[in-house]
Amino acid sequence: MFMQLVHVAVAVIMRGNRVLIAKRSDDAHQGGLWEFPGGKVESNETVRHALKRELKEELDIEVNLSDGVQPLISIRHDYGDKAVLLDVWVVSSFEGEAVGAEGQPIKWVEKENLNDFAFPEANKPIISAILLPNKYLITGGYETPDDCMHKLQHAISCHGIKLVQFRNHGLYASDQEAYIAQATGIRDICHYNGVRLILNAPPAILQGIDAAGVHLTYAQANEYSTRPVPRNKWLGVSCHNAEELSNLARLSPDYVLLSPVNKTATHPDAEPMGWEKFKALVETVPYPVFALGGMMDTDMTDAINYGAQGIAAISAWW
Ligand SMILES: Nc1nc2c([nH]c(=O)n2[C@H]2C[C@H](O)[C@@H](COP(=O)(O)OP(=O)(O)OP(=O)(O)O)O2)c(=O)[nH]1
Ligand SMILES: [Mg+2]
Repeated sequence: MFMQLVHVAVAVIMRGNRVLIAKRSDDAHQGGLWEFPGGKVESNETVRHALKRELKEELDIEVNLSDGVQPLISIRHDYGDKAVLLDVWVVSSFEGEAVGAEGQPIKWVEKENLNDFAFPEANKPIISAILLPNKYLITGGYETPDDCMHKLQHAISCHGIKLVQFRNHGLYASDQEAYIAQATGIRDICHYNGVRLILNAPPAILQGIDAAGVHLTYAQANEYSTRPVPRNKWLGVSCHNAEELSNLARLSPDYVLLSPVNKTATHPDAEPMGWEKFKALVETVPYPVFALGGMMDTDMTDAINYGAQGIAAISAWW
């Protein structure tokens, strides 16, 4: 049966490290669960205007649309009784003090604690998107382990990196002990700097090193029939096209890297997809997607506006 997709404007209202959540009334769709405030986009308005209207109605705050609002993620989800398109925005500038204007309970919660609350099923990737930064450094070449540490420390200090993927397939394949020793040193630097470390290695590596998660190539990921890492660890996968993106659904990855968006020195023969194609692909999946391939800091605004979580890069910061 054809079910109409209900377009919903959703606000992740941020104040420092805290996010505003509200409780849905028991008799509403997905009732009794916590939500990010928002509501249905009406036929005569844009999604941004719906956001502004809903936040006035539900919280009595006045959102500044000119510079206080930025796209975060959009998610299509079919609940069986209702299909929704959640169009989620980060709201960082507004006037007034938020209250539960419709009598609903509201709460400001530390973003790291969001997983302690019961949200509708469609909200899982919204929480991942809130917890992920918009810059994702992938480590590049280096001469010695010390050189690697220096490059990493420099990237963290000078470019504000909060998420790092340690990638050295050659070392992992040839000498696992050396890989673990080096990854452990990197983990310590990351830990000290409040940076999340993802290892580009098989999931079993997490038994030896307490990293935040693993990143797999599409081919590696495709070997698994179910999610190969526990829910409290991050799982990322590299993808290049629509087929790969849709095949991954069974693994519920926490994010994906989609490439190449632009021309890149590391894969000079790969045909770049460009931003329009990137956006069309991102719209098909319910996970945060980082743009990869020739990305520089100056690409960040495009990335966000074309639906990305942010940009992933080696040479921009390494
Ligand atoms: N606002 C909001 N809606 C969500 C979230 N997650 C989620 O699945 N939804 C679903 C539940 C509903 O089916 C739909 C939002 O509808 P709504 O009930 O908030 O719409 P509304 O504010 O316009 O309410 P109403 O006028 O129909 O009472 O989206 C979320 O985090 N925030
Ligand atoms: Mg609502």
